[in-house]
Amino acid sequence: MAELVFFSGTMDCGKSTLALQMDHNHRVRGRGGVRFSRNDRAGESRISSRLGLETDAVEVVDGTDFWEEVMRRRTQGQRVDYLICDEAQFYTPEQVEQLAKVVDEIDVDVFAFGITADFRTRLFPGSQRLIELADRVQVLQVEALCWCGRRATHNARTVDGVMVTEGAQVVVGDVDMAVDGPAATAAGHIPVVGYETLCRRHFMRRVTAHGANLMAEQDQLLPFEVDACLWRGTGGTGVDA
Ligand SMILES: Nc1ncnc2c1ncn2[C@@H]1O[C@H](COP(=O)(O)OP(=O)(O)O)[C@@H](O)[C@H]1O
Ligand SMILES: Cc1cn([C@H]2C[C@H](O)[C@@H](COP(=O)(O)O)O2)c(=O)[nH]c1=O
Repeated sequence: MAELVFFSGTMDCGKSTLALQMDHNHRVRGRGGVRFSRNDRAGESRISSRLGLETDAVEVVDGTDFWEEVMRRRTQGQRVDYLICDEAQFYTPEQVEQLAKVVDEIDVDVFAFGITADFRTRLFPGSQRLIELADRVQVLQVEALCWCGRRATHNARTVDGVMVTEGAQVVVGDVDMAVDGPAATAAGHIPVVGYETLCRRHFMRRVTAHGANLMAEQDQLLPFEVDACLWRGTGGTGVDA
């Protein structure tokens, strides 16, 4: 019996890698599938993994109707046993309902991959509908980590290296895009949007790796600065006035 499965996790936990692996495993056993994605970092009509694998896919747009996509292919004699749906957080709730219909009415397996929540910890509408409708929601085994070593559970957005909590829900981007603050002040500078996976504690406290490094540097400077102040306070003699 066909299934609608939502493979979920933070950014950078291996979802696209798994999507490509599952496609491969089903294909080599003679099953026919169609790969879909939306807004992949590598560009339109692509599924790309940070492990270096990349392949073509059908780009999902607002007007995509999954029921029609499958019906058209089957009418043309193409075998469709399963769908790979990457970046599924960007699909509309209606499209997720079409995916459920494809599973229930014509026995096509649907393997969807995506992050659940945005940089404000709010569910993406597509992910919310997947959680509501999926036969199974499977959290990926590989854990992305916070800079502190804990399991990362949240996706933080940074602009020029500074964590933000306001902005458009959808901004395509990558992890490891942190930029030091001073660049933001340069004339004509285009802000660099990046993402960083954090544990809840550090997400709530808004402490990114960059912020943690700065704090660590300040901690190291503090005794020196205190010493320097004391030294200045003595008129440079080192003896209290
Ligand atoms: N150089 C590397 N060597 C080994 N594994 C890597 C390397 N770069 C990335 N990865 C793995 O790839 C994962 C990201 O895979 P990807 O499919 O792009 O993630 P997602 O689609 O969830 O954002 C990382 O969690 C890490 O395990
Ligand atoms: C948190 C968050 C992420 N995005 C974008 C950034 C990336 O392009 C994708 C996630 O891709 P990945 O393969 O899981 O790394 O989503 C966004 O648009 N808005 C957000 O809040």
